[in-house]
Amino acid sequence: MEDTVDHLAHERSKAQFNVEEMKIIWAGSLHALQVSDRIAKLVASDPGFGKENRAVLSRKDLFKSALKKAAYVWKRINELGLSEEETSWLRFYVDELAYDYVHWGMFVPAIKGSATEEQQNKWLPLANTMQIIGTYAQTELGHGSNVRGLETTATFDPVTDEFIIHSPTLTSSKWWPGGLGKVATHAVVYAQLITDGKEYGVNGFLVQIRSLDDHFPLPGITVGDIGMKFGSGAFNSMDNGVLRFDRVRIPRNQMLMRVSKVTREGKYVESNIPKQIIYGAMVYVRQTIVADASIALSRAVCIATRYSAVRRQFGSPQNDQNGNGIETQVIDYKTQQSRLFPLLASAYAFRFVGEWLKWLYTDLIQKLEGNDFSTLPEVHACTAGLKSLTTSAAADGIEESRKLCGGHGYLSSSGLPELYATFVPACTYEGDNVVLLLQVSRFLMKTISQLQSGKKPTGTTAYIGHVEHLIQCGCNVKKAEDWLNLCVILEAFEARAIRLLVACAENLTKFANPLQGFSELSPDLVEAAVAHCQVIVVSKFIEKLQQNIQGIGVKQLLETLCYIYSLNLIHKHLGDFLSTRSITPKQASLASDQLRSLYAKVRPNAIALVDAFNYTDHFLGSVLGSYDGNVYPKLYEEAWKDPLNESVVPDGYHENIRPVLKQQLQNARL
Ligand SMILES: CCCCCCCC/C=C\C/C=C/C(=O)SCCNC(=O)CCNC(=O)[C@H](O)C(C)(C)COP(=O)(O)OP(=O)(O)OC[C@H]1O[C@@H](n2cnc3c(N)ncnc32)[C@H](O)[C@@H]1OP(=O)(O)O
Ligand SMILES: Cc1cc2nc3c(=O)[nH]c(=O)nc-3n(C[C@H](O)[C@H](O)[C@H](O)COP(=O)(O)OP(=O)(O)OC[C@H]3O[C@@H](n4cnc5c(N)ncnc54)[C@H](O)[C@@H]3O)c2cc1C
Repeated sequence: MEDTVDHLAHERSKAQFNVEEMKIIWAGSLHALQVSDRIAKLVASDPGFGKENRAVLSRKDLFKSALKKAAYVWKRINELGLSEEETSWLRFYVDELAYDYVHWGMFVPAIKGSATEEQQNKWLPLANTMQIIGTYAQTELGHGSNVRGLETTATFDPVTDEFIIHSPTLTSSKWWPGGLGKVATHAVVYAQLITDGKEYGVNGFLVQIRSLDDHFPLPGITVGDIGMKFGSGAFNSMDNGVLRFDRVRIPRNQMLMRVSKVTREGKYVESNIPKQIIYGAMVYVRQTIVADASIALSRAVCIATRYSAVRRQFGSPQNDQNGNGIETQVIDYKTQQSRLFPLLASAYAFRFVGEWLKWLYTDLIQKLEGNDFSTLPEVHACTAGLKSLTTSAAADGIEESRKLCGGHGYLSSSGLPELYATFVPACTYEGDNVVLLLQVSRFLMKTISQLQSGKKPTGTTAYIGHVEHLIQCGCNVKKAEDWLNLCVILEAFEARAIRLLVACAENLTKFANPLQGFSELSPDLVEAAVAHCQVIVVSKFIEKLQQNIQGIGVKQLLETLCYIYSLNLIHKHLGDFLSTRSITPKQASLASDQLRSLYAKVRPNAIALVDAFNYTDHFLGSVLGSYDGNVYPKLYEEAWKDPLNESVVPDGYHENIRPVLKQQLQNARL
């Protein structure tokens, strides 16, 4: 019989804040909460979206199942007449990686960002109705980070008014694009433009790769899947692919020509739009990945928190209502709290900075429409830096959550191995995290060098304008409670960032060759870029707290989480804070004292804080993290579902177990 008891009810009753109001804060608005909640329930109750056996499927079956689900998603979207907003929630809750992610997430944005209006009018209706399925073919076997180094060529032929797309070497084979291996009919292909015998750098070209009649590759095209990837399930449901061109011809008007164009005569014409707009799809996706990071981390933290409240180990002074000694909930161990609660705080911090980044990106798009490109460098730096910071922290946080769940965290049914395997490549795709931080540091060094010419930094770099104050200021914390001051915290972060940045800038001047200096100092530059990104996250958390926050106890809890996020970072990067003299060793020790008090404030609210994510059991996909906390029967039941348990005596017994046992018996007799 099904157990209907809520094993976490006692924990829920301890909450000191209004969970329903916190759900609204997490979702972004009451409207977002209502829509997402409705769609989450719709997905959870539809057997067509079940995801029980993913981990035990073979690659072929997993891929087939993902295809089936993607087709079912499309069918339901059309049957239910879902709006764009509802559609994106549906894809989100279905939670299965397939070609449609790259079609909607990159192919369509690349056309929107880099195609002319005329080209958009032709291609977007086809893509929006999925009459064509597209991928984003940029990375090659030999080059991913170095986009300028791509080898694929697009040579204009004025005789036929066509481009010839060609892969001149093995290393020029396109490698990795999602959905390319077996599904995509079209691709935005990034290639070196050559016209009139001259090279004009990387541009995007819309290329059909498979027949719309029989799905066979078109002449001159070699295409396939690149093979199994890390972990079971995860990205193996996606057909990341390889693609080679043998002088494939496409019409001239399939070069994406918003930024620059090639005329009928073969003349290359630049517009006043910055060339970097060609990389616009990457900026768009990096911004969405910050939101993905908060989701992935919050899922892991939800599982680890609920399980930590259910799991008991070792003796305890407490007795239950019958007077029997009960063991300690592992969430009450201070070490568990000091590992878990900073992750909980980070999930909230990343949610808020992701929300702000979405606003920054929307603002950029509006400005671009009016030919205002002024914020592009800052948006590039923010999306690159925050994508790097949040994905690295979330990937580490998921793995830490697995360890927080002890042995059971390693079971597939905990949901954590697949979550990790799915999320960890986010540290690499859309730009390797170190390469992206180097981009941020380049932007920051430029900002610092422009101070001398009187250029005032704005936006996220405004604090760099206060360099004189921040270089000299001292932290005033004298007792642990003094750390409960958001201005004090922000100033400590800004002082540490600017001191690291100025040290880098000064050291760079010691090199005659700036490129060599940048290369030699790159580890320091990366550290300074991280410090700057942390200033952004902390300051956006603080800005969130200054908004009108409703509900009993909600603001207080968010403040507590903001302090935990910040003070834990000070603890983690103590070397930086001390070596830059942003704080003293005594203040560092007071920060640790304060952290302990803050963990005690979170403890009674921990379960309610993860309930506020409003995740269904279907979405979480974890027997350790289920809402009712009924962990053990679920674990037991899941084990028996494993294909190995379908027979009592395993296949292979007669061939490979019995002879071994027999052999030992014979040896014993000898
Ligand atoms: C649970 C999770 C579920 C998620 C499911 C997701 C499913 C889909 C999964 C994956 C999809 C993945 C897709 C991809 O990975 S697509 C490929 C992405 N590739 C990259 O990101 C490559 C990284 N490399 C680069 O971006 C660049 O080449 C570079 C920035 C590292 C280049 O460096 P460099 O050659 O030194 O610079 P440039 O000369 O090219 O740039 C000069 C100038 O331009 C500025 N700039 C660079 N990039 C941009 C940009 N994107 N936007 C705006 N400006 C840019 C740069 O800062 C320089 O400026 P300057 O100093 O002022 O001159
Ligand atoms: C799951 C997944 C999905 C993907 N999907 C797509 C897709 O749909 N379309 C697409 O086009 N691509 C896709 N990619 C490719 C992805 O964008 C690239 O793998 C990524 O940009 C990193 O490039 P790389 O592989 O060349 O790494 P490399 O640049 O070779 O990195 C290797 C190492 O070198 C270091 N390094 C490189 N350059 C520098 C430098 N200048 N300074 C210091 N260190 C450096 C890196 O930090 C890293 O440690 C996908 C990748 C993955 C894993």
